[in-house]
Amino acid sequence: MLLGYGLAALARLPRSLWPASLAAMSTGTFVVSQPLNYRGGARVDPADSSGTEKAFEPATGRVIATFTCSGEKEVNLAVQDAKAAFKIWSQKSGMERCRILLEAARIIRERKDEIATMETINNGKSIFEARWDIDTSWQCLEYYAGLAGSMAGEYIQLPGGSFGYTRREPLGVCVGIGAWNYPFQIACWKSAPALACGNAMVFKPSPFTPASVLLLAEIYTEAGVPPGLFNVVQGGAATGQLLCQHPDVAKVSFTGSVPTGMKIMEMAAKGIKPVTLELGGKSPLIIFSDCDLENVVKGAMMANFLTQGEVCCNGTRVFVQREILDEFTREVVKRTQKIKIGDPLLEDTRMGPLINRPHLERVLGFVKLAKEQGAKVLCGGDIHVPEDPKLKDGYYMRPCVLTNCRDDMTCVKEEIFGPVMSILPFDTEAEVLERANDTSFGLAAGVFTRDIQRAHRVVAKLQAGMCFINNYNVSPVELPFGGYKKSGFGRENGRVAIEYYSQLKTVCVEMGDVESVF
Ligand SMILES: NC(=O)c1ccc[n+]([C@@H]2O[C@H](COP(=O)([O-])OP(=O)(O)OC[C@H]3O[C@@H](n4cnc5c(N)ncnc54)[C@H](O)[C@@H]3O)[C@@H](O)[C@H]2O)c1
Ligand SMILES: C[N+](C)(C)CCCC=O
Repeated sequence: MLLGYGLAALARLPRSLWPASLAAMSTGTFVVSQPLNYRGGARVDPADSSGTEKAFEPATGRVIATFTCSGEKEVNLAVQDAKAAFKIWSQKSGMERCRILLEAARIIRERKDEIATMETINNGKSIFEARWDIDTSWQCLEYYAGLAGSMAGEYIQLPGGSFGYTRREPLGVCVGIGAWNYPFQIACWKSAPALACGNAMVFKPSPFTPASVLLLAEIYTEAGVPPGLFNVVQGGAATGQLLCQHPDVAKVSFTGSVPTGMKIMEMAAKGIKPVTLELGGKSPLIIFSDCDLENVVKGAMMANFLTQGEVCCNGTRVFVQREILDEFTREVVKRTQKIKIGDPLLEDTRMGPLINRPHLERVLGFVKLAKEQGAKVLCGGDIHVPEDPKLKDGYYMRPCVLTNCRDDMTCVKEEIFGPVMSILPFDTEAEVLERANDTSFGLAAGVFTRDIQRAHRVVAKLQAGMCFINNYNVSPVELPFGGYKKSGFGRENGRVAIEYYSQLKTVCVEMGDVESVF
């Protein structure tokens, strides 16, 4: 009954000011009791149904919501509503949009604890991390608010006093489809540039994490966007397909797996709709022997164990130059064993449960197969049962470090999307570059070395859209993020994202007489 569910004013206060009973909100208590669709500036029950889904609290295995998946009628209502709001919003000046987005960013900042708590309850990531996600969310809104007022075209002088100019115009109703690992952040990374450019958006979160995006929808309304500008529909593949195939949808921005990305692209192709695809990865982290070992161990942990390892850009193929292999391995295992696993709402927890039981079993299956293929488990890779009895049905595992890995093993080739690091020794720069690039993915890559020339030389040759030097998995919203190869195309964040949410109109102006060949 907290968290924007009727106690919005209270929930806007910092947690330290909440009454004791609410401040003590703990794992195992939260249920969603209000509609999870959003249309016309309010929560609504969907007009029709294409089935129902259950959302869980991964920490306890409890059902927190049973909800209706939107069918054709509801999807159409959401799109038509967005279309009407687009007419108003697209006519506003950049500065008017800027002010509203800044206000939304301010409210997110103010409600950070509340949003992070919901993210933790529904996703399982630690509250510590969830707060970081909410920071990159409001920062994204602030960033695009800043750009909204400066979107402009070019003036081009032509012969005889004639001239041309370009206008950057919005696309119309954009669809956002999200994954479950960063539910609120994904919704912000898509909607902020979309809205800044003058578009409307219909967003569909993953059915595993349907709840937190409703807070964003309410915040946009409170900040002053026209009703209908940001709508939410719920459901899985069937609802997603209805959105992608809708004739009034101008663009689809998708975050998810490669196989689903292919389907999205096929559907969009039929309507000649542009797509942004933020897909999976199997990124390399390359550690040269001249690195700062303390930083490199911290970097490798950041590259593998955030959000229980359920991170698209994780550097899970850890290539270590042979001279420091033993020292690195010893230290990384020692620190991995110390990660505090358990109730994700506790302040000192650093690893919560995985998203659901089937996914936990899938990840454990990867570890089992790795052993069968000859890898050695140095730590973890098995189920963790927390002492707290209320967590006994949660989806916990101990983070895993694998050695004796070869490039042809399944654990090295496929995206596991769980806390499993594979260590691979190498000898030379040329060798590691070839091995690092030998994958159909290309989302991210990392290099640790004190030799700055080598760092840039190596990064220039890595086939990855997001490269880190001497750090990993930091995400300043000013920097574009997105993949090469099968990890997708288009970019989120940074100035360039504007190009993916707008279209260029060229206007050619004749100042003289028409010269006709007829
Ligand atoms: N590159 C990135 O920025 C990024 C970020 C987060 C996650 N990911 C990737 O996402 C994957 C994990 O997320 P997931 O399991 O939710 O992915 P998924 O592909 O199963 O689902 C993603 C979304 O697509 C929807 N969907 C499924 N089938 C659909 C269809 N046929 N038509 C339209 N929509 C459909 C789902 O309901 C969900 O909302 C991993 O591969 C991960 O690497 C990438
Ligand atoms: C915020 N990170 C850690 C860069 C993750 C971005 C989204 C990938 O799943």
